[in-house]
Amino acid sequence: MQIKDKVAFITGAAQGIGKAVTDALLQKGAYVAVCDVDSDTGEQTVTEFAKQYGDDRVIFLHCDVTKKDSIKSAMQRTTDKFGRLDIIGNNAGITNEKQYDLCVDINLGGVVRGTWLGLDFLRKDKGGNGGVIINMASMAGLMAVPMVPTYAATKAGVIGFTRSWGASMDYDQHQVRVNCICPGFTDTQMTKEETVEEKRAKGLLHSEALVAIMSESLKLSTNAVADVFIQLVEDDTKNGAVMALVSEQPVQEVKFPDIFTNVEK
Ligand SMILES: NC(=O)C1=CN([C@@H]2O[C@H](COP(=O)(O)OP(=O)(O)OC[C@H]3O[C@@H](n4cnc5c(N)ncnc54)[C@H](O)[C@@H]3O)[C@@H](O)[C@H]2O)C=CC1
Ligand SMILES: CCCCCC(=O)/C=C/[C@H]1C=CC(=O)[C@@H]1CCCCCCC(=O)O
Repeated sequence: MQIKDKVAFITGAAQGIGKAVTDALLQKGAYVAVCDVDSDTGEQTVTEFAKQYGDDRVIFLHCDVTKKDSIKSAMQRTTDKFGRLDIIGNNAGITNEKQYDLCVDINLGGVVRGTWLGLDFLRKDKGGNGGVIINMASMAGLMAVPMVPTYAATKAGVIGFTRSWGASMDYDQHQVRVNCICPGFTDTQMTKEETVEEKRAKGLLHSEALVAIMSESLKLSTNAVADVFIQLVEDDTKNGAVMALVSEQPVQEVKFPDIFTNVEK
């Protein structure tokens, strides 16, 4: 898909990876709705981008991905404002092993809701233009991560959900591609040493070792993750793709074994 003049809806876009994705889309000439529960930071981000790209290009919308009505009304306001919707980035996410139900509700529930509700706006067979949905998973969804088991499970869920949509038998009717990204540690608020230490002290993370591991890790830049997002929007051959990227290595599409090919019929 050519990004110029297309309309994007990005959750968790007030800061971090979502903010970098917004910047990359604006650079390519898109219109973007910056959606987040954090209105103060979200408004600041939009003011910053409006100065750079024009105030007709970007809006802030308060949106809580744990609530269907909130997502639906933010999507409606996006199409009312910009006249169409083409790209959805289900990016909002948290780490919180103490409130494991909230972690599931945001990280997996938010992606599931954002995809189903987004499809109603994008589907070609329901008056949309077709489009692309990109879900933010994590390397934690591809590995065993004993320090954050709930977080890892939510991200594995995002991968399964994305791959299943990518295998949709109705693609010709809806024409919506669904892909996901699995970044390793990325330089955002989520992986700041103070944030992680603070969370560990409150019992929100499962292990003390995490602080040490994260402070020693080489982190990806948010721009590196945003580049993969742009690649997935632009490359019309990608559907159900799971893109893994870790610091200092080229991005790789993860290939999964087809266990059924080895089963004796
Ligand atoms: N930072 C990292 O190392 C990695 C992050 N990720 C994933 O990338 C995504 C973005 O993470 P970061 O930018 O690092 O985090 P961040 O903490 O900097 O940003 C997350 C944003 O999500 C928003 N948010 C939280 N709950 C929300 C809700 N209910 N509704 C709407 N917005 C909500 C926050 O207000 C915040 O602006 C998350 O899904 C995260 O799991 C994946 C791999 C690595
Ligand atoms: C190795 C998994 C990479 C995870 C990338 C990611 O999503 C990071 C998120 C972290 C931010 C705060 C956390 O609690 C998150 C998960 C940390 C996973 C730690 C794994 C350490 C290891 O086993 O090497």
